[in-house]
Amino acid sequence: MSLSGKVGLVTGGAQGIGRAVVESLLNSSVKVAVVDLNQEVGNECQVQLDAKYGEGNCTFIQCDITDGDKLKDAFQRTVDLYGRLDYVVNNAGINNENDWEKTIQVNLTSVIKGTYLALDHMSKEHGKSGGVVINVSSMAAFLHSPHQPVYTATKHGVIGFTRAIADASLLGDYGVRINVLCPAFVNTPLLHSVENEANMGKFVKFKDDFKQSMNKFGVLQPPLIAEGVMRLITDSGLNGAVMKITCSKGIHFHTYEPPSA
Ligand SMILES: NC(=O)C1=CN([C@@H]2O[C@H](COP(=O)(O)OP(=O)(O)OC[C@H]3O[C@@H](n4cnc5c(N)ncnc54)[C@H](O)[C@@H]3O)[C@@H](O)[C@H]2O)C=CC1
Ligand SMILES: CCCCCC(=O)/C=C/C=C\C/C=C\C/C=C\CCCC(=O)O
Repeated sequence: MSLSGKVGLVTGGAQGIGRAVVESLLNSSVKVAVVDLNQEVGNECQVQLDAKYGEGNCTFIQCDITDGDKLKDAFQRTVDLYGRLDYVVNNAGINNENDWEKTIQVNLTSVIKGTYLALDHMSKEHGKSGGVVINVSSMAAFLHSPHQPVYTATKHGVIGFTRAIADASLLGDYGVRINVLCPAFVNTPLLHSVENEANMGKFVKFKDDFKQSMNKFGVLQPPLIAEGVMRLITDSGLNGAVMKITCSKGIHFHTYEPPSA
């Protein structure tokens, strides 16, 4: 399936999982907007990607996604620059149990806003040609840790929101498939912040529990997560899917029992 001519937007795309997703999209000839808070890492990312994929194929947009107006502008700039929008990956996330309200804003509220903005630009309801949204949750939504209670709550929230809005998209004939991705531990700067007391607050004392879990379940590399994202983009049968990626089972899907009366 050729993705050439399509346009993607990835939040938190300057490093870690987001950066791997951006590179997979560029490898598939998708033009990409890299939306990220970090100016320095974003500038570096732009230089490296221009050198590797050629100028004009991606653009770094500095943006704090918790600022609704700025996020809206980032979407508009992408469409103004590339003429359309087909894929949105709401990936940016933090783990700050000290400033837990910020964690909710970044990990959940901004994912909801990013999904609604994606629908504004892609839904058939608005005369657009459809697309795919991928919201990044975590295996933390299935295997909770005492080390990160609010982070865990946000990742549960992302799954619930995504499944419900995916049903709305199907029933409303929006032409947009909306799926959620739940990686286990991934080797990124975020994972290395596990011992950072400024972020983890009083829960830092439970870091050994977290580290034991990492040793038990292993640590994935970002390119495998990007492979999962590309599958969610290209498999036209997937809507409301909850993709899990773990060391033991690789890329697989969560199944829910149908509710009984
Ligand atoms: N690394 C891991 O073990 C796992 C990560 N995840 C999730 O994957 C996603 C990506 O995480 P990583 O790549 O590991 O993190 P990371 O910290 O390596 O990269 C996150 C990127 O998001 C950006 N960002 C943070 N706050 C932002 C804001 N307010 N506005 C715009 N950009 C912002 C950062 O500048 C950074 O470039 C997150 O949602 C995370 O919760 C899920 C499961 C496991
Ligand atoms: C500083 C904290 C960074 C948090 C990043 C994150 O999202 C961490 C996830 C935490 C837990 C992952 C949960 C479970 C581990 C993975 C797999 C269990 C399933 C068993 C298997 O199939 O291997």
